[in-house]
Amino acid sequence: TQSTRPQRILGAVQQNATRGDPRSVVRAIDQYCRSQEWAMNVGDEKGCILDSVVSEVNPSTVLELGTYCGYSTVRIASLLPPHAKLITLEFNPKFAVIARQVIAWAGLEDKIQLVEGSSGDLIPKLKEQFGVKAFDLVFLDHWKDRYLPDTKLIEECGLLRKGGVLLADNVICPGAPEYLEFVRSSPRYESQYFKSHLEYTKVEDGLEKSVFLG
Ligand SMILES: Oc1cc(-c2ccc(F)cc2)cc2cncnc12
Ligand SMILES: [Mg+2]
Repeated sequence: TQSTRPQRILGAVQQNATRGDPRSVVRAIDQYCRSQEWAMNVGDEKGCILDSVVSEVNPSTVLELGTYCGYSTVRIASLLPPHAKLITLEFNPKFAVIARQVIAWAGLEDKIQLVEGSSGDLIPKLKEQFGVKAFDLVFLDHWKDRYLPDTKLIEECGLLRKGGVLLADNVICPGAPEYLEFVRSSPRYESQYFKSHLEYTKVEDGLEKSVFLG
């Protein structure tokens, strides 16, 4: 029976990455998606920008919206300090089952909690169910029309600490115009655009970093 793209990505990890070596997992996925078939990982070019923001924020708690195969999940978690935690939300169970295996291969199960469900349903439950106080960093990489409503939900639930950072993928391609307009015009955010390219292509895309001023 026909395999799926996420299954083939997992296969590339199991064949080419070293168990317990997160950076080799990231490298294996990038090599596969650059040479064999495109996939919607944040990729190595935008991934370097992601790395620099993660290193600068040095977060204790991270929220990722949109796990897919776990590429950015592993990339972020590999840079976190020892007791830091990352919660990642994934709506698609087929993606979640692959991401769990990619995360396990990287040996990052202790740092990462993957929760299946819709961000709109799960965000209001994060405090009570997962004992989260507030996030230092939120990586938005899910459905683009959820960026703005979920940001408002995160604010309403008091889940973003003062000085906390929102980092949004794909603000140009596929694009999140309402989100961009909001964070760039709101007095409660200090926003900065990092111009880059859509993963594995020459098409323009970028990341928007927005610091929450409280
Ligand atoms: O990084 C991404 C890229 C694309 C995408 C798909 C098709 C296309 F033509 C261009 C871009 C879709 C995404 C959905 N969720 C999260 N990240 C994504
Ligand atoms: Mg993306």
